[in-house]
Amino acid sequence: MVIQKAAVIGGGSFGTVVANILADNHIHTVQWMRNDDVARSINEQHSNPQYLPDVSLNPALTATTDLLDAIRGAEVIFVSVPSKSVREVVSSFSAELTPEQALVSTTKGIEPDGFLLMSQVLAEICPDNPVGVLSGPNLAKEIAKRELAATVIASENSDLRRNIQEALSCPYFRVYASNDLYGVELSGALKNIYAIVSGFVAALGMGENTRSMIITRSLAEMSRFAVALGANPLTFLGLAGVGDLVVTCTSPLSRNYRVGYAIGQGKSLAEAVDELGEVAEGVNTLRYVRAKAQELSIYMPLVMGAYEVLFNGANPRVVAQGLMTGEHASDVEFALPRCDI
Ligand SMILES: NC(=O)C1=CN([C@@H]2O[C@H](COP(=O)(O)OP(=O)(O)OC[C@H]3O[C@@H](n4cnc5c(N)ncnc54)[C@H](O)[C@@H]3O)[C@@H](O)[C@H]2O)C=CC1
Ligand SMILES: O=C(CO)COP(=O)(O)O
Repeated sequence: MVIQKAAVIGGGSFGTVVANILADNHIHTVQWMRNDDVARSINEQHSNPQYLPDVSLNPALTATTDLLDAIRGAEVIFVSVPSKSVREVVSSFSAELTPEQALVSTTKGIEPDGFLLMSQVLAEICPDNPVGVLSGPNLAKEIAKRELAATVIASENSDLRRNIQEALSCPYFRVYASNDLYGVELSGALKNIYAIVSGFVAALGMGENTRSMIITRSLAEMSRFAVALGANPLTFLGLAGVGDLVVTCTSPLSRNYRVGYAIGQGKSLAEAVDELGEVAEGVNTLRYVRAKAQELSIYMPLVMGAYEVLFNGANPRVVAQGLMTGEHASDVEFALPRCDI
């Protein structure tokens, strides 16, 4: 099926980027947002000055504050609001959907009640609609400038996967397919925690070996958690896993990395989040994942250390040093299990 009309729910940086790619691909795209001024600016100036200043958007992209106008007749609806708002926003239009309208989440977060990922929230609210997840190393500010990037569309529905590959693929954006919705989505949420950790390690002036150690051990920790929750760890080797982990753990364009960096410089969590002024999903994800790890007795030293720094005011340098003195461990636990070292 060739998608004729798409809706994007959310007026922030990533929603605007997805809407702009669709418009570049000549798909009639309507982006919904709450803010009248931003909508007017997209329609009249072809820019979103609040989130993507200095970026020229495709003039064919239209924005609206009328939710029903946005979703009416759209074959696919991308949901791109922060995780804490997904349920409220999608519930406000779910009764208007017809069963063939597909929903694709771009949101990298977790709902604490029931530890639900966003596709699970969508499936709960809209049980008759096909659901997918878009996730990968996709810093909005780079894609907005049409720098080359790739992503993953994950869904159990092969028509949805193919339709989204068709709709979003263009000379600067390549879309790979996965049928592991849970693994793709879980890795997108988890990597935000490790981007915060990498941020404070960078602020402390630690070297490249340290950064490499943090990224690789983060992958080990994420995979351990994923396996305990029944996910396929092989998915973590793809763009939505390693790919997104590397970019958010190394780029100051990542908001999660920036929150970590500010804390490493001695700012409080509240100061770091205020200064950012955009969503850093990893802060809440850290709380929920720590609780889940404690509940299921999953060994996650980086998560536990990061929690102490963010929420209990522990000194990041002392916590980092403490991580060096844990029990002797296995490098790749799928090859040498922890119990066999
Ligand atoms: N910015 C990026 O590089 C990427 C972000 N993401 C994910 O996409 C999701 C959205 O992120 P961004 O667009 O970057 O966030 P953002 O902070 O740039 O914008 C969030 C937008 O959602 C709106 N919003 C918040 N609550 C709302 C509500 N109740 N009703 C209506 N609108 C509401 C805000 O007004 C704002 O326009 C996050 O989960 C993020 O992790 C995924 C890939 C890349
Ligand atoms: O998910 C992202 C890039 O893939 C964006 O990361 P931040 O939310 O940390 O900016």
